[in-house]
Amino acid sequence: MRRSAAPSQVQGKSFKKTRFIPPGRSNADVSKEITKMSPDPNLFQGAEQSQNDPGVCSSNPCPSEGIPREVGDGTRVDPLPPVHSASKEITESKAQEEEASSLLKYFSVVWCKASKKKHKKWEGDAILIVRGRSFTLKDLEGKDIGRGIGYKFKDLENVEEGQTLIIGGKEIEILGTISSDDFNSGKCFQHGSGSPAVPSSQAARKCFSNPFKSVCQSTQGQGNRWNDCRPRHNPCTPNALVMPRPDENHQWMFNRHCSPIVDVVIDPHLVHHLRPHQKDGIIFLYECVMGMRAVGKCGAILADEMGLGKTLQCISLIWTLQCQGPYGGKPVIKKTLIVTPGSLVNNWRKEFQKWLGSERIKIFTVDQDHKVEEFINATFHSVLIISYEMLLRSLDQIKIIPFGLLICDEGHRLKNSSIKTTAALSSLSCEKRVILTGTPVQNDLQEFFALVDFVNPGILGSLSSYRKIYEEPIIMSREPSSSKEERELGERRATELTRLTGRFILRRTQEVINKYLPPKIENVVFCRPGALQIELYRKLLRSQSVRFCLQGLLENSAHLICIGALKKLCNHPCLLFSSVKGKEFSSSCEENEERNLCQGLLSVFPAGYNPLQFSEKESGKLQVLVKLLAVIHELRPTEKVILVSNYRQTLNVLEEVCKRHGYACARLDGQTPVSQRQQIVDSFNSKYSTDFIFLLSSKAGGVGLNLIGGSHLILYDIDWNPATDIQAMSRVWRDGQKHPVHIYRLLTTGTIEEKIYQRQISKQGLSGAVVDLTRSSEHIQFSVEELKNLFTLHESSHCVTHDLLDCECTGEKGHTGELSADPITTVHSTCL
Ligand SMILES: Nc1ncnc2c1ncn2[C@@H]1O[C@H](COP(=O)(O)OP(=O)(O)OP(=O)(O)O)[C@@H](O)[C@H]1O
Ligand SMILES: [Mg+2]
Repeated sequence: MRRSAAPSQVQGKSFKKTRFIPPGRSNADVSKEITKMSPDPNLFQGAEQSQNDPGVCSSNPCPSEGIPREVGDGTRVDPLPPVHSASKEITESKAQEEEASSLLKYFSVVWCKASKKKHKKWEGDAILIVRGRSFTLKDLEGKDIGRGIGYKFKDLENVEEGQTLIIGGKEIEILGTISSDDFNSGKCFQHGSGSPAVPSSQAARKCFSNPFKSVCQSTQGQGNRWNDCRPRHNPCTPNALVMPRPDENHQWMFNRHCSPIVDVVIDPHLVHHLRPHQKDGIIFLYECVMGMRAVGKCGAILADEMGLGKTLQCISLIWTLQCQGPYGGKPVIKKTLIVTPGSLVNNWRKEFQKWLGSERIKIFTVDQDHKVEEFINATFHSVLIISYEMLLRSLDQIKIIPFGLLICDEGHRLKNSSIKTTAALSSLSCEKRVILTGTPVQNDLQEFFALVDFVNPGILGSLSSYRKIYEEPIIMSREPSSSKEERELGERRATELTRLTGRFILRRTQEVINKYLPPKIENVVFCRPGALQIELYRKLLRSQSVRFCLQGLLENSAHLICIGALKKLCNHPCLLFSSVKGKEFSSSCEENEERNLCQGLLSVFPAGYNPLQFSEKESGKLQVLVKLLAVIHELRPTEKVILVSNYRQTLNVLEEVCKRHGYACARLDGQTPVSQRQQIVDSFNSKYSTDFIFLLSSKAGGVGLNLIGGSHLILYDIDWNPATDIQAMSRVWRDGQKHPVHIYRLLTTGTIEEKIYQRQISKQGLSGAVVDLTRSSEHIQFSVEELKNLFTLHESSHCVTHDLLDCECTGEKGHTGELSADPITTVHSTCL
């Protein structure tokens, strides 16, 4: 496709006219000329010749001559110039051609529509890319707003700063040259918002436009005030944790009253407890929310792995900012809003109490009996802790409270900017925003944008510009078919994105606290399915639904229903029985599908089967679990067990097993009232607790909880997403744990559970920590090939995972159990 200049330019000659003065620009160079850039006719001729009639030079190669045309991106382009056949014009030396093709320049420009009006207004900033004989004009959102090819190399080569050109129907003024480095990294598209904490010319101008005394003057002229404003804690003691002082630029921006600079020192009472990584984390948070890391941006994402004490780091920050500040010692904030999942509201209160006692700071937690109005009326509370759900309900009241700091715990839920919670929180005027998450955030570039844009609105530009400048080149560079140029551009953009956001995102891994924690031993226990399970499994795989899935005949969620049924069966056949029975008379479409799937299954169950009186022998995993619990109970009578499942019905079965064996247990799942959750956790963690087992629904209560009362954690079923399981495991292996921690993951041999596990391992291996907690099987796409693999029962293998590992061990190393009657096929800890 070709682009050309305006109809008036078709003669291919530049003409001169008086340059107009753009608004706000100096008129010193009024006498400069406007150059009309015209495509090189020779080039069109060659091109058209080859398109239209090989060997014959067309005298009118362009059918649409004279009529402006719309091209790909909707840009209106002008008609092509008439081309005259002149063979001598076609001949351009090879050297010149090569020279032309190597030309690549970038310019920052302003543009407006070309017109002869005397007083024009520039319509916007843009980037002009000159490549060989062509140009592209992009707006600062990265969108193409003009393109043209076939220009004279000489014209394009000589483009320089200060020049005014007409190309592609637009009048542009070249403001400056952009280095290829700045273009490739995408820096040239940033509007100054993402620049480091050095005053941009704009920021500086703003500052100077409102003159006030310099920092030097302020300290000289206010000797007495300086003496009065002493740091709250002594910054000179050997262990003092002193926050960085604001630099001159920060002072220009924020110290308008020229108050003396005072050291901000973390309360020694807290410093005494802080781990080194937490001290670094507090400095990081302080710098971010004070706007010391990016001009005009006060947000941070603390993405430390689970259990690293993000809560304590935030408490230290809040306590510091509420009592101190760098300018005259004036506190930076008055009130803080903490939004957290319902199950953690009271955990936050406890943590405040643990680290600061109950006198220093007054905390208000919102629940059914304690409404936001109370917080508004009783002014002595300075911290409001509220669940995400309650926040939505009380948004109108929350909006009128002038919070100085907003903390969103488990904030990965804000990754979708269109959900209500994100919209509600974004509507708060508070600028200092912190997201806490143990789940990494880089896996999806759009979700990443939502989180970054929430804490530092606008730092990456608009979503559409972000897509053009970062997302599209990065994704394109990862396509196997990408060119070298695309790969390089994608890498540069990715590096720039990391650099831009790295200033306010911090992630440390659990390695930093390993040395403070007792050892952790992880076991994957492969359990052979029971006879009834195998028979039902075979029947399910032969069902019409599974067959149709494999032939690609069923759409939507059909395969998920099959997967769900297989997973239930792995946990216990009675779960499958109950769900088939429950759906016998249902008329919903999905349940119809499930009924089709389960047709004929009931006949496999023994006559008069009662799911409430299930037998432990019917499930391989349950048999293993019962043995495991008995051993722990007998050998480690003082130690306790967390038993985790993703399903409430499975927890019901497990609770029944506990009853049968006389094990006292506590339970927390999605239906546990939020107000009771912390109490249940506290009572289990207490050394006086008589509970042996804590039944936990990983989806409902996994995040953020401290369950250090238990030191054995059994994952009864497996989730597609390794992060869900890692979240659950992190509940016990964290600060405060006294015993070595044992993790047991139960898997049914040869079944879908092994396949999910294999997928988990490869997913972790592939993307390291880049996983997403909330992504469930509903979002997983399966090819027919993958489904075939999922819907296969490997009856002859003792452990498919072990087979796949090509492990040379004979089964003795790290394995226990016999293959015959024992339900445990293999216990791996060393092979994996
Ligand atoms: N420096 C410390 N010394 C002793 N205990 C600590 C320290 N820091 C944190 N803890 C304790 O470690 C436990 C885990 O901390 P916290 O709940 O803040 O972790 P987290 O980083 O928020 O993890 P998650 O992502 O799972 O929510 C808490 O019981 C907390 O009191
Ligand atoms: Mg937490």
